[in-house]
Amino acid sequence: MTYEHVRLTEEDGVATVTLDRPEKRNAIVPELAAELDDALARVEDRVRVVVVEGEGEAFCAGMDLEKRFHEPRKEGPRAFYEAGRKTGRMFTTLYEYRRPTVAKVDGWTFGAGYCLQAVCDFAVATDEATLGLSEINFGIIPGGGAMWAAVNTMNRRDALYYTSTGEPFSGAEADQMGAVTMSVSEDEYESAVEELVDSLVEKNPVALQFNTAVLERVRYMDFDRALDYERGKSEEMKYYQEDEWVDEGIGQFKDRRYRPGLESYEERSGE
Ligand SMILES: CC(C)(COP(=O)(O)OP(=O)(O)OC[C@H]1O[C@@H](n2cnc3c(N)ncnc32)[C@H](O)[C@@H]1OP(=O)(O)O)[C@@H](O)C(=O)NCCC(=O)NCCSC(=O)/C=C/c1ccc(O)cc1
Repeated sequence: MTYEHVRLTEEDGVATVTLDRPEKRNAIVPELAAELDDALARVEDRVRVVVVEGEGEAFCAGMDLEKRFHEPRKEGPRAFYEAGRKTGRMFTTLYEYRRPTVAKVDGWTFGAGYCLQAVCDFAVATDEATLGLSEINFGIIPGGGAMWAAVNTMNRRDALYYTSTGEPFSGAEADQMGAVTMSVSEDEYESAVEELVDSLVEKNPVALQFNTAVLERVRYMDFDRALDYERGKSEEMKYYQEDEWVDEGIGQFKDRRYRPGLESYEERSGE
């Protein structure tokens, strides 16, 4: 597949997928969604971290209001449904992705764009970024995952407030609410992303994959079930990583080569 609305680059085990429709503030059309999905699938097995960013003034201004809603509406229910299906798949892909994903939230981030950053594992914003759940401003509720994104990144009061008023908020405010991982000034932005990515790259990739998947599951379990589930999943993880954790992770501590409270062990093989 050749890409028209997305750019994919790879360097030192880190893939960067750039939404590249700046003239439309990176609004999501079916082609962009399909390309993003394809790019993610292409690199999933061979990189250690994926960064998702937007070209120009926006991270992502949400669904393309004309091409996702207005035009399919004229064509009828079937076309409307298909537009939703085609543009929605990439959210599931990102949510279930086996590598850590980092959204760079710089500029406009609305509706489906908000959802896009929320389904990434981490979101680094600039203090000046503008985010919002603007659906109510044109008469609907957040859908297609955006309501889920609101309640899973904000507390109930904030989610109700911002989905009911459609009021935009800054990256700094998003950070205060815990809606993004962190927000920093423009000056510190690139180095903050780099630092986070570097720290993820040096972790055991099997452990990282299980960490996210297990965390998402146990959030909805009571303690007894979570204990069982965590035990089982931990054993599965150890099997897949061929006990590297005990040989190297604990072994290097035993040899006093590092302090695990403060840093990572050195990997056995550059997987
Ligand atoms: C503040 C913006 C982002 C930027 O303002 P600006 O920098 O002054 O730029 P412009 O407004 O001039 O926009 C530049 C170009 O980008 C286009 N654009 C800019 N956002 C867009 C855009 N979301 N679409 C389609 N063209 C755009 C805009 O039309 C224009 O096109 P053109 O006139 O050809 O230059 C402004 O464009 C704006 O408010 N955009 C709409 C943002 C918004 O409300 N997004 C939420 C969309 S709703 C959503 O994502 C999903 C909801 C959903 C709900 C239910 C479901 O079941 C599933 C999904």
